[in-house]
Amino acid sequence: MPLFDAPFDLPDAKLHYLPTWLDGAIVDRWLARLLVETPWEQPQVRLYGRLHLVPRQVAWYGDAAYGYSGLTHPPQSWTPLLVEIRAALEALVGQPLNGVLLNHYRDGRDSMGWHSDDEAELGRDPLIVSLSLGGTRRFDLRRVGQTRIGHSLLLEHGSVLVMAGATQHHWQHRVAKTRKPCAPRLNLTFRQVHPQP
Ligand SMILES: O=C(O)CCC(=O)C(=O)O
Ligand SMILES: [Fe+2]
Repeated sequence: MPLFDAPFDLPDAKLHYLPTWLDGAIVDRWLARLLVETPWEQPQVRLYGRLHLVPRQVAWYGDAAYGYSGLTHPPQSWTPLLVEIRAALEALVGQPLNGVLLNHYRDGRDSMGWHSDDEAELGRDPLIVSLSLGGTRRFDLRRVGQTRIGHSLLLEHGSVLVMAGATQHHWQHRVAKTRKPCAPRLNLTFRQVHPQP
């Protein structure tokens, strides 16, 4: 990935962060349109036998269904806007991407808990291309099996974070809740999904 000049120096991880990727006016327009055009849902997940609303809004687009934490997202067809964003990111990383999970963090109470993006349908070494729009939030990483945060970075409006190689085998990530005031944030994680038999 020649476009990324400053990979992180985390052991057993392959991470690249690109703070400002495209012209601000383009990403401002994407943010405004995605907020209103997306059919946001807040599904429930079962945790220790009890149902909980996920603490954010989500939407899934892809050529195949995609599941995590007992949730299955049926495939929704790509919108022209998501096709445009996907094409720009595919050109950036030089790889095809056939699915995207959209997360809407409405305020600091919305979050995503510790996890790795290691579902079987993402293949052995998943490539995760994550575009952030809107309010800045802190993204934490910790090694699998440890509770201590190993690295944190602020994901800014218009930034792209790429996770590749063996990262998902050795590291977990999260977006923690915060009491600090923060503007609504969208995150789009593009992936390459291989349908399971
Ligand atoms: O919101 C983020 O930056 C992280 C999203 C994420 O980890 C995911 O969609 O799997
Ligand atoms: Fe993730």
